[in-house]
Amino acid sequence: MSKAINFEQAGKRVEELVLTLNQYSHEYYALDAPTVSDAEYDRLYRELVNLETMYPELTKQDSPTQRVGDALIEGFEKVEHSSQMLSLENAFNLEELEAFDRRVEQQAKSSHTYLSEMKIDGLAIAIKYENGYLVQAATRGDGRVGEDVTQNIRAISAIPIRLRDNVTCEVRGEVYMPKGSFVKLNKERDEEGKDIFANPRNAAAGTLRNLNPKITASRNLNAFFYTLVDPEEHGANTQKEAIELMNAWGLHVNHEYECIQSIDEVWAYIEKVEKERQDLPYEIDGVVLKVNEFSVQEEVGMTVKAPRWAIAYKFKAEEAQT
Ligand SMILES: NC(=O)c1cnc(N)c2cc(Br)sc12
Repeated sequence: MSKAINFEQAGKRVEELVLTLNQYSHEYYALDAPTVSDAEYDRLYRELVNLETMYPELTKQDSPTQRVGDALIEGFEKVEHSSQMLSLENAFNLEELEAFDRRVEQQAKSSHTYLSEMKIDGLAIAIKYENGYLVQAATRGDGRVGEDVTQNIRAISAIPIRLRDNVTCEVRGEVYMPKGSFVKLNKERDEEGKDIFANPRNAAAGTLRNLNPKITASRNLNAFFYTLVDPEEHGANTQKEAIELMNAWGLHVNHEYECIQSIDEVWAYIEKVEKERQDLPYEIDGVVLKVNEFSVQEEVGMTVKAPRWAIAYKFKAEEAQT
């Protein structure tokens, strides 16, 4: 029999459990460094569910028990993005990267560095937080209008429903399905006689578009965040600072980036990443090269379709698995 606990004691214990469980999730998902076993997490989670059942008025907005609602999603409302979600021009060889570098040099008035980042093969997402709380999530759509997938994003444990700082911001990244989860899901679907997904990207997209957040919660999706909207308003002056700031707020970022002085070094990074690619627990389809300094990004500007200050180097498509 669980010992009787009065309302005041329960309030203190609920507060403690929410802080502890959210810290454990931060360590597991944002830091990739869990400090407790899944069994210990589940034990504390069950204690929290019991207390919230006993005293529903004690349930907190950022309780991990509030991620997955019971209701099915009626449909996906349209959401107009605060600013256009970018697409990138592609490069397929060193010559095209060098041509990109020459174009940047022609436009840039100040000295700059490049940041090379992994190009995650998932689906783009924009998430708004108000005073630290997740309030809206939308798919990229056509870049200007996406679909509201807030209920499904809340069901992804790897995406915090409350940041570690009470900040109002918009962040953008890529939702992806880890390779291991993809293999497990397709095995289950095959055993159930269901169609299997062709690749992790399709599995992630299909999961985000399903109408039952409980299914989303079961699929172990993850996300990497790589864009902070209006970064200089948050005190970040470079892409590197923006990534580290988002990570400090509790968002999962990809730390495999490299700050590069000249285009010659980018090829070494690309060759390194191309070698690592098979062993990564997530799919990548290339490398994104960006001017690191936001002031220089503004000098270099945009074309109608895409930024002039960034380019995506695409790997050759992998041989189809026979
Ligand atoms: N690191 C990045 O900027 C990044 C990573 N992965 C992606 N699929 C994309 C897409 C755009 Br558009 S940017 C970007």
